[in-house]
Amino acid sequence: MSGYIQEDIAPEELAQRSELASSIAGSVRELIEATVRTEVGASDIAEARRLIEAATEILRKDQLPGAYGIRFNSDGSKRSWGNAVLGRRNPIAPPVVLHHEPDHTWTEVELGPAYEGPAGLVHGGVLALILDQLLGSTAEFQGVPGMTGTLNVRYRRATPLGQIRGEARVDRVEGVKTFVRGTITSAGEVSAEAEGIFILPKWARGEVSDVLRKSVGEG
Ligand SMILES: CCCCCCCCCC(=O)SCCNC(=O)CCNC(=O)[C@H](O)C(C)(C)COP(=O)(O)OP(=O)(O)OC[C@H]1O[C@@H](n2cnc3c(N)ncnc32)[C@H](O)[C@@H]1OP(=O)(O)O
Repeated sequence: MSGYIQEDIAPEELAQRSELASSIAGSVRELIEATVRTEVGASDIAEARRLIEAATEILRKDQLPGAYGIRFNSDGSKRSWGNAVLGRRNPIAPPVVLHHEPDHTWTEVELGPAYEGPAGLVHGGVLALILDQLLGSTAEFQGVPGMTGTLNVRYRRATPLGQIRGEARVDRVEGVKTFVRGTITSAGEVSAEAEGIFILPKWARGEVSDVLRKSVGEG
């Protein structure tokens, strides 16, 4: 399937590439926040644009033909560095780092001004984005992966910009459907809760490689 790529990289080189990816994404993330908050005038904006355009030109010297996709080493480990939530190459990813415990998965994320919806509050779509990934990755880690079929989010109270905590666990499995529940907590109170149904798609059922099965959604 296109977008799932076998690409063996030796551990040392992988560590270097990973560091490079995180470092530039971090710089661009900072640029995004600085852009949202800047109050400088026209000449500073013009100068900043000139520098940004020059940086873009450098990066364009050597580009992938399209999206990053999901890449595997032969040991089965995978890289989803373009992912919109977790991707270490992707500056629009918050980025979320997931911690998998035996029975649940959690994350703590700092959501700054780039993720604003209502004044001073996190955009509801951003919370849904994080919940989708958190719940889906929880299903994957528990060995019952799938693509999001349904995601229901209940916003119980506003979530101020700042640190949030996400937590999810598998509720039950019914055939190819995995039901996962999760919450977003902010300042010690649950501000959003979600239930997702993650479905192993037809193309991944039956005689497929274990590696492919593990890559159904994203991780
Ligand atoms: C490795 C995993 C890591 C996961 C990380 C995830 C984070 C990122 C998640 C995403 O962003 S995934 C991208 C967003 N989702 C999609 O693009 C999914 C698009 N939809 C599909 O590909 C298919 O519609 C889907 C795989 C969800 C289901 O199609 P199938 O043809 O495989 O389902 P099928 O018709 O065989 O139905 C299987 C069961 O699921 C039920 N079902 C089908 N679609 C459903 C749905 N949308 N919601 C709830 N249940 C659904 C269906 O009734 C049936 O129930 P029963 O087994 O009880 O009969």
